Amino acid sequence: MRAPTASPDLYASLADDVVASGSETISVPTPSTGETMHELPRSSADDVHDAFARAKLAQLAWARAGFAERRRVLLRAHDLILERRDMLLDLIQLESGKTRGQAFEEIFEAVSVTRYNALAARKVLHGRPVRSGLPTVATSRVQFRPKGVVGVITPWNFALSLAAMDVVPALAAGCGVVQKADDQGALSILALRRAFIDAGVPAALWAVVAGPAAEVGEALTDVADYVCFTGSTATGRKIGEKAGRRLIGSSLELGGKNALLVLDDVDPATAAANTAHAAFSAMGQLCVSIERIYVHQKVAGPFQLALVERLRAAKLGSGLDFSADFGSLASAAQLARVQAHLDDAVAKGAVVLVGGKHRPDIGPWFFEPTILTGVTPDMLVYAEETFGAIASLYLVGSDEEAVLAANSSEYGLNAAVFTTSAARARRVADALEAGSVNINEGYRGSFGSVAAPMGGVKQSGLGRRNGEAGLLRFVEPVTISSVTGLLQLPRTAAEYEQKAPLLVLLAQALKVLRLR
Ligand SMILES: O=CCCCC(=O)O
Repeated sequence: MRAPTASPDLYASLADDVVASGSETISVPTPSTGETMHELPRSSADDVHDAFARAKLAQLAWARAGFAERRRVLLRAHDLILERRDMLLDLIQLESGKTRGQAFEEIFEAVSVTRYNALAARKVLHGRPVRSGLPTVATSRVQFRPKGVVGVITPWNFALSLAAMDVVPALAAGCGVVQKADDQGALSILALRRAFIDAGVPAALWAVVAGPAAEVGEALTDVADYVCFTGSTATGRKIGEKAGRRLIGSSLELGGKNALLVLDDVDPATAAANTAHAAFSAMGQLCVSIERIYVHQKVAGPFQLALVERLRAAKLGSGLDFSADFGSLASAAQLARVQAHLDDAVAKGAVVLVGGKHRPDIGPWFFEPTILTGVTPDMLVYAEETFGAIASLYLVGSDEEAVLAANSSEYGLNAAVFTTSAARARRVADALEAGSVNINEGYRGSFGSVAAPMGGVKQSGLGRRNGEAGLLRFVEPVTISSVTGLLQLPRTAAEYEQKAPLLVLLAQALKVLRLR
């Protein structure tokens, strides 16, 4: 194990960047030992309001700076993230309990998101002329005006990458940001932010606050011009309701109970290896983690054997141990939730195929990656999101049965299908009710796609991050039109008699010529 590039001095210096006028702090533990890693300043509602006022001023200048300048700054930040990757990886691992590889997924996504938005913003958001759409002569120009200062609320589980997915497109669109970081994950976000500040983003333009949702989160949603939230469906619904009352927009990425379908033509060993990653990367604490595995009975035997073998051989490791395959659960609360779901399932008759044990011998919140069989609807784990360490395996007899079972959840965030047939993959993917479907992979993040929209259907959320949709969240389209005379719509009876036949003819001609 090598010495970390992150140190208590760095933690303290990053924590100083939180907007907090008082002296109250929050003790943040590291999952590898459960001991306090650092003290995070706690913001108040007044701090949130101050941060907004300052971000608003900075945003006006940033919006005026134009696409080319913003692109230059964001591309410089891209390079700084890569230069500082060891320090960022250390912080992610120490704050979240992830392995090096899983932490790297976050860095890679953050870098890709930064490049994509820096380069795509002008193309997607530049003002452009549009035709009138009516058979009259008119010119219209659409402008995409930044919405102002965006409130971003990020969770602890994928803090750095999820911050980048909301903050960077907001900045690229000309907005400012006040971000409420979860206590656990705040240092990673502050270190990411610092790369952007050092690249030329004005410090007030992206402010970070921390503290309880009831005060800090509330204050943020009271004043933001748009809100991005990632977290539970219950909280997302409240935020969406408030945004609706205030008539501001919101994007909400919420719960999931993501299904993976293993069809009968797979190579069992490859499918098992990919399933292990899909279910237990970040110890299953990803919004996109697979929690339900539907395996065709024809391949179930060899698939289960390969999966059990793979998970039994996997090494659980703590801190900056680079050789670990899986890390720790993030907190005592996470451990309690996982243990409660497991105990409830076992008490009601579920069978532990592999795993099932808390491992305090490695660290306080370590838990073995666990596969359950015999799961029934009366168990918590059947329909509720566990968000860690447990996946349930079910046998199915056909693709259709697998699709029906997968779609039976109230959630629809992510899904996956494993098959060697491109045609079957396509057919099944088309039938799955989820915001993203991955073929022969568990979740899109593991291949770093940032140009495509990401979000949920059903109870998994509203709105999309990433891709063009991710940028368009942050602008208000404004149409400026002028009618240039000749063929205005008739206003008087006499004009109607005179112009209507010609306009009707023109409407038909536009359709025949396929002119929108
Ligand atoms: O918790 C959410 C993680 C998102 C991972 C991805 O980008 O696919």
